[in-house]
Amino acid sequence: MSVSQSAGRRAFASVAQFCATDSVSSNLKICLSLITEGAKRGSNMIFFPEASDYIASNKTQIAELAEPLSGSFMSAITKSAKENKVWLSIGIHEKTPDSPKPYNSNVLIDDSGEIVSVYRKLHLFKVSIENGPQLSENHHILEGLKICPPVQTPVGKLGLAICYDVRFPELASTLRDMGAHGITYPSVFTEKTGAAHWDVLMRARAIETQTYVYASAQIGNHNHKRSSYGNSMIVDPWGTVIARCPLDTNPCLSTAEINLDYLELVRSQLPVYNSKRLDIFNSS
Ligand SMILES: O=C(O)CNC(=O)[C@H](CS)NC(=O)CCC(=O)C(=O)O
Repeated sequence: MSVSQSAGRRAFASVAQFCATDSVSSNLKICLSLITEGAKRGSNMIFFPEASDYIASNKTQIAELAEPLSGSFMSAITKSAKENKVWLSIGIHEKTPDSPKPYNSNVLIDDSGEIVSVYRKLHLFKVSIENGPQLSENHHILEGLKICPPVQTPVGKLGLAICYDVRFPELASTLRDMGAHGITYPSVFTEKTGAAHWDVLMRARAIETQTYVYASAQIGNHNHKRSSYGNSMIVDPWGTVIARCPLDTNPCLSTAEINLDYLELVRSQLPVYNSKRLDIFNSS
C-alpha cells in the first residue's frame, strides 16, 4: 500500500495521452518515459489509455501483436511501476488460451509491480456512420464476462471500465454500489464521437455516481485509417474537469490532486444515493 494512502485522504493522479501505432516497442518507450515523468512529478498513480500496447494498422495484426499478461510489454511496464513506486492503470490487448482473439483489458498494477486486477471490456464498440467511423470491435476482440470489484489504491477504491463502457451508466452505477471512489475509462475515442460526446459522458458518469473519473485517451493519427480525439482528463465528483491534456500529439501527462474528503463532502451535501427509489427500480 502506498504511503500517501496511509498518510491521508489525498493523492496525486496523472492521466497520460499519446498516439500509439503498430510499433509495440515505440509505444512501450513512450509509456516508460511517461511513468518516469509521472513519478518525478509526485504522482501516486498514473492512468494510461486503452490499447497502449498498439493500435493495429490492419486486422491480422490485432491478433498477431497481442501478448499475454506475462509478455514483454507488460513485464517492462510492471518493472517500471516497481522501480518508480507508482500505481498504474493501463489498457492492453490481452492474449489468453481462451481464443485466438485477445481481450481488451484494463490492467491495474500496484507500486510493487504486482498486477492486482484485470478488467476485460464488457461492451464492445460498434459504430457505422456514413463517411465517419465504421468499427465492429467484436470481429477481433473477445468480450469480457465480469465486473471487477473496486480495488483499494492511493486514490481510494477504484472501479475499472474501458472507453465505450462509458455509454452504459449501469456499469458505473454498479461500481459505485460496490464502493468505488473513482472509475477509470482508458480510451481510444473516435474524433467524431469524441467531439460530440466525450466530455458530456465522462462528466455525467462522475456527477451521477459522485466519483472521480479518470479518462485517459489516445490522440491523433495512428495510421492512415484511424485518428483519435484525445482530451485525456480527470473529472471530480462534482463534475469539474480538474486536469486535461493539451490537444497536440506529443506524449504528455496532466496531474491533479484527488481528495476523498472532498468526495465525501459532495456526497453529503447532495446525497443522491439516499434518494434512490429502490422500491421502484429494483436494480440501481
Ligand atoms: O482497436 C483498438 O486496438 C483499441 N480499441 C478501440 O479503439 C476501441 C474499440 S474499436 N474504441 C472504442 O471503444 C471507441 C468508443 C467511442 O469512440 C465511442 O463510444 O464513441
